[in-house]
Amino acid sequence: MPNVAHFFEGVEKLLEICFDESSSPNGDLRNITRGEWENLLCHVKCEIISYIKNDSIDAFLLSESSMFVSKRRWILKTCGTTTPLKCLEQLLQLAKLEGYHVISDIFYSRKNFTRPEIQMSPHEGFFEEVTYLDTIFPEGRSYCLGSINLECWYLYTFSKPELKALPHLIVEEKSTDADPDQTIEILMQDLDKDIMSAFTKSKFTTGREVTAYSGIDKILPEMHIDDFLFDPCGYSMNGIRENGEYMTIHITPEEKFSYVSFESNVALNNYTKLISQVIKTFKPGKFIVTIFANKSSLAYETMKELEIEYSTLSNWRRTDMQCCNFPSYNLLFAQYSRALEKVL
Ligand SMILES: C[S@+](CC[C@H](N)C(=O)[O-])C[C@H]1O[C@@H](n2cnc3c(N)ncnc32)[C@H](O)[C@@H]1O
Repeated sequence: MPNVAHFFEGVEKLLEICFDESSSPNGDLRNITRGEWENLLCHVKCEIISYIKNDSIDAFLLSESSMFVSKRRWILKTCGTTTPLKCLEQLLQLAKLEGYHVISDIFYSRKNFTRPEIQMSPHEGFFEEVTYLDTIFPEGRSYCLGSINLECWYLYTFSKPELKALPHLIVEEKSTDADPDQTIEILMQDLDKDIMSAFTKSKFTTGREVTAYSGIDKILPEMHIDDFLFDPCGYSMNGIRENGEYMTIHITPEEKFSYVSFESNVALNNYTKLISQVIKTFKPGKFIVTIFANKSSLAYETMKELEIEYSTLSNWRRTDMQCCNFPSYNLLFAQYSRALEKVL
């Protein structure tokens, strides 16, 4: 048997679709049954391992990351060699049965993979992903932020408000009084060895124990948490609040390819403290921050000027920062790496 070195691609593919009001009075994506989600996730090559819900949002923990479902919004975040774009047609059909014929926003994003050559079609490269998405949404736009030849972050989104997709799917401009919406992601690599060693079965038995030990439960208080510790290592958690806010953290602790992702839609007018707390909890060697905010969100006006500062400012070097204006969203992208220690 060839000695193939163990590797897991922690970097996730993140797909988010928001629909306009349903044409059916009882239309709600949460009416989609567990069986229907399981069938859909077969196309992605992952399974549901756990589930929590409240009046605003359903949160599924998956064998490869997470899925969140609220009335009009669906979020799928999957890592490894999963194929999330392959479930799109089925998702749109299920949504249509709930009266969702009009898409208001679509985002597909991911960081560059550590090992792109192990991905499966249509994820063998961003160009292939865009070509696949274009067959469903012919006028979507694709972007690459950061450095194309080093670390970067890819995004596919609609930028034209009056865009038409499949004949029965219309993408319309979001009115300025749309619900506030914002998403922050922090994607971390080269993490502290000692901190990562906690996310193993040799140290803890359950997700609950390591959630408390690591301080994950302190990052955003009053979250109802669903957590899972993989065997022999690896960790995933979803947290939800009654108002529809969520957080999700996924951890690949293996030293050679350690990766941690944090994502939340929590409404804040400044994310500096939250970013600092996440960074202190996991101690990465480098990380990327992305913040999306629509015109109604608290973050919209302030994020362009956002200068991310830390008490240990001198330890971080910002290698990139870009801001983009889309028709209904602002996007901030920033990349940091640990600066070399100063010899005094
Ligand atoms: C699903 S978790 C979290 C992935 C996430 N995208 C991240 O941020 O790293 C992946 C970690 O769990 C480990 N793992 C153990 N069993 C697994 C399984 N059955 N499926 C997926 N990952 C598993 C992997 O080696 C890896 O360390």
